[in-house]
Amino acid sequence: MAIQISPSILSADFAHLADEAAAVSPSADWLHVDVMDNHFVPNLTLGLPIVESLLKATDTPLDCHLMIEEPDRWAPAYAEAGAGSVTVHAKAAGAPVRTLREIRRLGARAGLALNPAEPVEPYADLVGEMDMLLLMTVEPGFGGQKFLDVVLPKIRRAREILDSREASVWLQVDGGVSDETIERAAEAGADVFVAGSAVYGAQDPARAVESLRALAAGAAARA
Ligand SMILES: O=C(CO)[C@H](O)[C@H](O)COP(=O)(O)O
Repeated sequence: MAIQISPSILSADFAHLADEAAAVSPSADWLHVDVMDNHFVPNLTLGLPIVESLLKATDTPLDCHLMIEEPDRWAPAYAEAGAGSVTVHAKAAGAPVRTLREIRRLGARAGLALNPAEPVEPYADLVGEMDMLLLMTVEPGFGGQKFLDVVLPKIRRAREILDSREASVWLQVDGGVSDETIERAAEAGADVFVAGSAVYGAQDPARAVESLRALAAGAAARA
């Protein structure tokens, strides 16, 4: 299970996004882009025009996390623009299977996201439709929140479901991921880690990414 780190630009300086992308590009696998609409979550960030500009400014693939209402309507445009991965929230998607298929058809990896209180079991039969399952480890909307340990059993359960179906689906966690918490999530079975404040709050963001990767790899090997 390869460990991947996806720094979240939610904690970056929005006036210098190209530089902030470059600061992690030597070590990051992805750049996580939090699209928030002030309806699905109580925060407003950025949308398609900024994603299109970022795609021109960095070679690091973009991991677009849509925290928006009507993701069925918007997700294909992110895939079409060139995002490497597009994730929609199960709760917001009216037609998740159609939307996941459309994301794939347009050449991106398709992700499905669950909030901390949403169980994974109802989505077990959809694993063949997705490339990544994102389990939120904070309530979505803001960076810098505390990792919710209450989600750990769900990460273990998701890992069991994915392994039992021999699905090559990545298991991503997002929220409160840091040097203090990443080992717990990796031991539980996550393999893709979003980190905002732990990366962009560090003096050397690229080194912070490597530290997270080493801790997660060690924990995954011990599990
Ligand atoms: O989706 C998110 C918030 O909804 C962010 O990606 C996440 O919170 C990252 O920030 P941090 O690592 O500081 O918690």
